[in-house]
Amino acid sequence: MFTWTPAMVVPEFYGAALVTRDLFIKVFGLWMLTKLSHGLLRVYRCWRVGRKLRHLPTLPCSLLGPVGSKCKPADRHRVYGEWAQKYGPILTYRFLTTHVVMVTDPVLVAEALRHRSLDKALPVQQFTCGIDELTGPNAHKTILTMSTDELWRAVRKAVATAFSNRNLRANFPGIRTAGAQLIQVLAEAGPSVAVDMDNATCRESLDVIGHVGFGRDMGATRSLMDGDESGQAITTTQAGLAEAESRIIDPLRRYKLWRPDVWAGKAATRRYHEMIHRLMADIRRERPPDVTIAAHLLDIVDPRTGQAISNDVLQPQIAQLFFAGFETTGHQASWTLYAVSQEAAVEAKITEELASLGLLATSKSPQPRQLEWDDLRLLTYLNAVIKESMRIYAVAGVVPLRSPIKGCGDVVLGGGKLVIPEGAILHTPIAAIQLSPALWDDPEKFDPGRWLQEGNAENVPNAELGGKDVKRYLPFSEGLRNCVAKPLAQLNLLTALAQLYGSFTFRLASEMGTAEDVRAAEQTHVTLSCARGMKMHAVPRVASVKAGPTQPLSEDVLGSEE
Ligand code: HEM
Repeated sequence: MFTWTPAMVVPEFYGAALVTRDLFIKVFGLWMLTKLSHGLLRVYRCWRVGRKLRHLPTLPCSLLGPVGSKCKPADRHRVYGEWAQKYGPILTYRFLTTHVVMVTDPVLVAEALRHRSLDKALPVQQFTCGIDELTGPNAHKTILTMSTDELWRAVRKAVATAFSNRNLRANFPGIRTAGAQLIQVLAEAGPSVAVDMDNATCRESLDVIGHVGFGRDMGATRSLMDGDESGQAITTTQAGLAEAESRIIDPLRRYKLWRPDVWAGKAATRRYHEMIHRLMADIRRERPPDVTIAAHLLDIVDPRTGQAISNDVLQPQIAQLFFAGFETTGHQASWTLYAVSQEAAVEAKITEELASLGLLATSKSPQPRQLEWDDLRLLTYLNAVIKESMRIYAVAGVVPLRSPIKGCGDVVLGGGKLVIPEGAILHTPIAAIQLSPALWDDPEKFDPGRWLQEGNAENVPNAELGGKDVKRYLPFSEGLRNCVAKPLAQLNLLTALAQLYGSFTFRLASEMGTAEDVRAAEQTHVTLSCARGMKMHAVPRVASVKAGPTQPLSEDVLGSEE
C-alpha cells in the first residue's frame, strides 16, 4: 500500500517556492532598475536644463521652490512679486527636478502667452493632477489642463460659443434671479448678523453656473436659508475642491494613507464625481435649452473618433466648469465688497451711479427698479471698481504655467533675450505683474479712477518697443488659453454687485480685525481668498428690502441628489 511521506512532496514544493522567489527578485530588480534609470535620466535632464539657465538670477532657496522657501505657500501671490522686485523680471527657481523660469517682463509675457510652442502640458504633473483627479474618476484631462490639441479646440469652441453675447443675454434673467436670491438671504439675516460674504458669493456663482451651464437650480444660495447643508451641491463641490487644492499644495498627500483627512478627501472626491455623473446622466436624458453650455457640450464631435463626445470626455469637462468658475467669481465678488467697504468715497460714487439709473433703494423709492440688460453698459463706475478689484486681488494670480511642447526644442523669446529650454516650465504670475511698481503708479492703492482716465489703462507704453503699448493687466490671462468664461464672469460680477449695492451697504464685521489683519489672512491655494472668510454686515438702505423676482432659477432642481 502507498504511504505518503513529507519527503516525497517537500522538494517539489521547495522547488516551486524557489522559482517563485527568483522570479520575484528578478521582477523587483527590474522594476528598481527602471525606476533608478528614470530617476538618473531625470537628474541628468535637470542638470542639462539647469546649465542652460545658469546665467539667470536664481533663488537661493530649496528644492521645492516657493513651497520650500521661507514663505508660507499660501503667500505665493505676494511672494512672487517680492522676488520680481529683488531679482528682476526674469529669474529661475527649482521644484524638485524641474526648473521654472519666472517672468514678469510684460513684453516677454505677452509674447509667451501667445507662443504656439508653449503649451499647457507640463513636464511634471504635480501641478495639474490634483485638478484632473477631481474632475473625473479616470483623471482625464479637461479643457483647463489639456494641451492645445484638436480635442481641446472642439471643447473650447463649444464652451466659447455658449458664452456668446446672445446666449448670455438669454441667460441674464436667471443670473439676475441668483442675485435676487442672495438679497433675500441677506434681508432675512438682518444687519446685526455677520454674514460670510465670501461663502455667500461663491454660492451665488455656483447657482449661476448651474443655470447658465445646465439649466439647473443648484440651490446653493437658497440653502443658506434652509440651513440643511448635507448632501447639497455646494457642500460636495466645496469639499471636492478643498481636496484638489490640498493635493496641489502637497503632491505626496495621496500616499499618506495613515491620515484620516486623506481618506476623507478621497471620499469627498468620489462624492463630487458621483454628483457630476448624475448631472451628466440628467442632461443626456433630457437635453437642456440651447442657450446652455451643456447643449453645446452635447453637440461636440470628438475629432479623434468622428463620433459624438463620450461620457469619459464629457464628465470631466462638466466637473471642470464648476471647479474653474464658482470660487474664482465668488472670491472676486467678496474681495470687491471688502475693498469698497474700506473706501467710503468709492461706495458713494457707486450709489450715485445706481441712483442716477433708478437702481438704488431710497426712502423715496424703497423698491429700486429691476436691473435690466441695457443698464449694464451704463454702470461705468461699478465696472471700473470691479476692474480695480481684479487688478489688486487677482484671484487666479499665481498662474499661468506653460512649457515648450515636447520634441519641439527650446523656445526663444524676445528675439533671443530669453530661452526657455525644453523640459523647463515658464511661469508668468499675474499678481506679480498687476502689482508691479515698475508698471503701475501706487500699485497697492485701490483706485478705480485709474480705469476712467483717457487711454486704456490695461496697457503701458514700453521703451523697448519704441513707446508701443504692452499689456500689464491680465486677470483672465491672455492668448489662446485665456479664460474662456471671461464674459460670464464679468456679467455675473456686474449683475450681482449692482443688485447688492442697490439694496445694501456692506460693513466689515469687527471679528475680521483691521485691514492689516485681512491682508495677513490673504491665502492662495488655487485661488486667492481670505483665510477668515469675509464676514460682513449687510445694512439695508431702506427699512424693508425687497428682493425682486426670486422664482426658482429653473424648474428642475438637481433633484437626483438624494
Ligand atoms: C473672476 C473670475 C475668473 C477669473 C479671474 C478667471 C481666470 C482665469 C485664468 C487666469 C485662466 C487661465 C489659466 C491658465 O492659463 O493656467 C482661466 C482659464 C479658464 N477658466 Fe477662468 N476665471 C474666472 C471665471 C471662470 C468661470 C466662471 C469659468 C467657467 C464657468 C471659468 C472657466 C475657465 C476655463 C474652462 C479655463 C481654461 C481655458 C483653456 O485653457 O482653454 N473661469 N481662468
